Amino acid sequence: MRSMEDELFPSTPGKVKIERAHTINRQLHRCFASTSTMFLWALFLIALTASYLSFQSFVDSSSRYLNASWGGMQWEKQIRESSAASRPGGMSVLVTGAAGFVGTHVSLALRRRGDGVVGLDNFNNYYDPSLKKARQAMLQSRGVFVVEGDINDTRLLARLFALVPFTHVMHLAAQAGVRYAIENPASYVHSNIAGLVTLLEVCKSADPQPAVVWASSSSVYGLNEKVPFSELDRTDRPASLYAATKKAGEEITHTYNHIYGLSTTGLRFFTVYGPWGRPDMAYFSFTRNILQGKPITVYRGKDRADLARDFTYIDDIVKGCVASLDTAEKSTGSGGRKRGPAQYRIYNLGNTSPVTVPALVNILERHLKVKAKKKVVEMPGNGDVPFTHANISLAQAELGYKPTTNLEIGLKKFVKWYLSYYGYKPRSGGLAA
Ligand SMILES: O=C(O)[C@H]1O[C@H](OP(=O)(O)OP(=O)(O)OC[C@H]2O[C@@H](n3ccc(=O)[nH]c3=O)[C@H](O)[C@@H]2O)[C@H](O)[C@@H](O)[C@@H]1O
Repeated sequence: MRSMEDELFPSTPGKVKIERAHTINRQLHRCFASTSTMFLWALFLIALTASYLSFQSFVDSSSRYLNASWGGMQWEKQIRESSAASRPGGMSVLVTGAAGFVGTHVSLALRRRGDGVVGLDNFNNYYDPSLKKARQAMLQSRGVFVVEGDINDTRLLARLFALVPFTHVMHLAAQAGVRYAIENPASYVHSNIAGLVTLLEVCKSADPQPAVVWASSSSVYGLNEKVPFSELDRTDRPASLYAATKKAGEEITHTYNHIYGLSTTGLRFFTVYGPWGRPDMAYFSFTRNILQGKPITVYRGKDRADLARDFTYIDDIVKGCVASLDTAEKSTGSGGRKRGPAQYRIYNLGNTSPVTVPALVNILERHLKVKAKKKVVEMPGNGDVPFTHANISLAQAELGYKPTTNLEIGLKKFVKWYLSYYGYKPRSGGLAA
């Protein structure tokens, strides 16, 4: 049986076996001596660990600096050049999501007329990043530099604003897609909520504060059945998490407008399509599948009703975006303090003529000269709404917005781009890759 003494002074490696004949004082002395040795060892180990950790963090931070996709003199030079307007009184615009579909087109349009544009994009892999890289290359060739980075990166955003006094921010970076929110809800919170707040925090602190124009979505109308959808209709019944984050964006921008005097304009886009579009959207994936001889799934609503969308052509959307930037009033805050009330606007940017999904497929079949293999299924309950239809009278009155491209013409242009981008050649009796 182990004695109390054994318990107090166990026989462990590094410790001599206690000679029972020694007095308790002697034992205590030894114990104390060995404790101080241990203490010294512990100190030594702590010092060693600390110096290792600080060396590691030095290596980390230097390699982060060396490998960072942003930073450095050349990078700063590109930003300064890209942000410089080439027309008198031109704007200097930070376009987030610049390698995205709408972002690319808006950046090009601004650059073409002589505004300064700096793009920002995180090149995530929600869809094929090579398409984003191709858009970036096209932008670069037209004088628009796209920074690789995330809107959640406060340091990067602060650096950009330190380099350039942006007059406007065109905020198009987002996690898009209605149905993907079921699979990856966190990505919507990350980009559409956290990213938006990070960006607005930097904008409100910037001096001068930029005016912000950003992409909301027609999906905020959710279960609204009153047609056409007007900006005054209810938007408190979203049908998807995506829609909920876009609606939250409208509330969040209102808060920054109210507290900090940020001029903000939210644009509710209605199913935007066109060349350089998004591969996750129906018109794009249908085209791909039809050409590859694969089946397409066409959703159908309650009572076998066809689903319909107010498909809006990209060039019309670009005009709405540019007009919003042109009519945006200056923010009224400075150094994070509001000086007076600032502009807060929300507009529908749609086409005002909904088309059913089967009609969309018919148009594609005609332009592609290939019959689709259709699988018609009940619309899954994953966030879709049965139809959208925009009332655009407000945008018409205040922005001069007037869409001019119908789905027939718009899809013809899309198909032409698709065939050339993916290398299809016309052949008698069809197309070949
Ligand atoms: O305007 C908007 O608010 C939204 O428009 C699109 O969302 P959505 O209208 O759902 O566009 P698609 O995914 O291209 O779907 C268009 C229609 O095709 C249908 N569809 C989609 C996919 C499919 O495989 N089959 C199918 O029938 C959908 O149910 C829908 O009725 C975009 O994906 C959103 O990012 C955007 O915010």
